[in-house]
Amino acid sequence: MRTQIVAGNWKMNCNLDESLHLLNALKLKDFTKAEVEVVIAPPYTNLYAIHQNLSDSSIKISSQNINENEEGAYTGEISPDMLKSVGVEYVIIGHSERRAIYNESNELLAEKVTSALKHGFKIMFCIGEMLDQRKAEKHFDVVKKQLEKGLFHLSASEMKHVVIAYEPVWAIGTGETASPEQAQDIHQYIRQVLAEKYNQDVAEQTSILYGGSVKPNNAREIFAKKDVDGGLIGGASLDADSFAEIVMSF
Ligand SMILES: O=C[C@H](O)COP(=O)(O)O
Repeated sequence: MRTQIVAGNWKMNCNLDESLHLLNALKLKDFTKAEVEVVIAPPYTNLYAIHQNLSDSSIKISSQNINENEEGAYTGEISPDMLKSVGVEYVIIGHSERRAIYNESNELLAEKVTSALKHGFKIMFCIGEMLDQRKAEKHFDVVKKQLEKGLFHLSASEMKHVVIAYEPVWAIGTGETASPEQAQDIHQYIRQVLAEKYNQDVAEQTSILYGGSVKPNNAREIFAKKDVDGGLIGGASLDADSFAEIVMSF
């Protein structure tokens, strides 16, 4: 059985006080019924305090990015070891905002994946097409290429540490969501590509999350699809009630 995951990507939102306030509100929620792994990805500056304040909560912590190097003269960057030292368990790699705004290439992302694995992180690897690519019906090719270039240097056993997040760029922060059928189609395709590259076990065991304007009013329908194993939530993860409602949509 695949792990079902709902992850909240706080992006560049929430200062320290706001982060702790949001965490405290989340800690009051009872996620135990949902049988879902709940992950939050606060900004770097708040990771340590969040970890210190998790107490006995089952919520797991992710970073939103990672640097591929060990240490040294990389001004402004955060190393894998630094993330480990503040209790980070997951790392998000290849978010479309990193790809588009910071020009992170498939090749760089592949290096980040290798480095993250070496340091024992679980990886949420993001893929997804732009609107023009979807209109040109190239979305299947686009995600396949992103997988091949960014992830498929891993062995089948290394894939156990990877979660894939499919996020159509045209649905991120736009209020426009892929229909549950569109999400199912491409998730099924991603699983097929995993089976072709690795084997049926890897395909069946890899969790594939959907991201892009998931809200309390559409989560249930999307999560009900066979190949959708959870969500990577942006805007709605900044409100504890909305995020909890999404988690409980399973
Ligand atoms: O990482 C999360 C995704 O970018 C989705 O963001 P959103 O829920 O605000 O559309």
